[in-house]
Amino acid sequence: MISLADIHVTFNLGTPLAKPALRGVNLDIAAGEFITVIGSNGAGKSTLLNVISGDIGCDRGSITIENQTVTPWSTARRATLVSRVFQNPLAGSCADLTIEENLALAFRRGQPRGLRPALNNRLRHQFRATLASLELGLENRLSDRIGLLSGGQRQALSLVMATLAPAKILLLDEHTAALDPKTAHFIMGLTAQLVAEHHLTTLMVTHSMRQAVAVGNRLLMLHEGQIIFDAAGADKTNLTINDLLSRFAGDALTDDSLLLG
Ligand SMILES: Nc1ncnc2c1ncn2[C@@H]1O[C@H](COP(=O)(O)OP(=O)(O)OP(=O)(O)O)[C@@H](O)[C@H]1O
Repeated sequence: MISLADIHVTFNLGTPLAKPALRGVNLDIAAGEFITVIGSNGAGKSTLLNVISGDIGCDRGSITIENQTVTPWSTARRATLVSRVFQNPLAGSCADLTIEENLALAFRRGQPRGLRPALNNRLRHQFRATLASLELGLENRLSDRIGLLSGGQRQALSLVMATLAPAKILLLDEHTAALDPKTAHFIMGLTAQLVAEHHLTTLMVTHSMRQAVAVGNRLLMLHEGQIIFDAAGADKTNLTINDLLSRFAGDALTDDSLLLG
């Protein structure tokens, strides 16, 4: 489904400020896998998502998605295959547009479009039904500006928007980190539901070891731009926080940014 071969990314390449962020990453991801990605600050987690989405190019290596070499493809072209939700609930939608306008833009992601999202009654009906399933009352607020919503409501909408167009890959970059625990729990439940419903192949960056161990069917640990641990299948199912701590204490897990909870 996704194949990364010998991916190298260096920021400020060729300058005294050169900073390697990914150093020879090789990764094969099967369709339908749900991978949690952990690692200390600066390990390269966001860069990994950015090279898959095309937001950052690589200095070396190649990226294949569904047997197509997408390495030279722009982010816009990859948007037909890849969608994303960010940590900041404000990042994935446009505050000055209404809920229905944001949904219409998301619905047409990856298609050529004019300046105005095309909205019609059929789409409105579909949006209302989708939003009703969230049970947040948003189906009655289609013409409200999205900037009026709470962080949790907005993140729920970002997830819905990410799954409206027929992308195959969902990239989640600490998408529950800015939310209170109850809202984070709701958003994780919604994530699992949408991933299953749309058969998405998912990578989720998290700083929570508990979340990384509990969610998904594969766990990657990055350290200094390399994958240093990759657990799938029964190894992932049986993995505990204590296993991770005993394997990596004093090395990749000394960082306070990795939370036990
Ligand atoms: N635009 C940039 N310019 C220069 N260096 C960068 C840039 N973006 C990231 N880096 C550096 O690349 C390395 C990897 O960064 P990345 O954001 O991928 O790490 P991360 O694992 O997501 O960290 P965090 O958990 O802190 O978000 C870090 O050393 C970071 O400082």
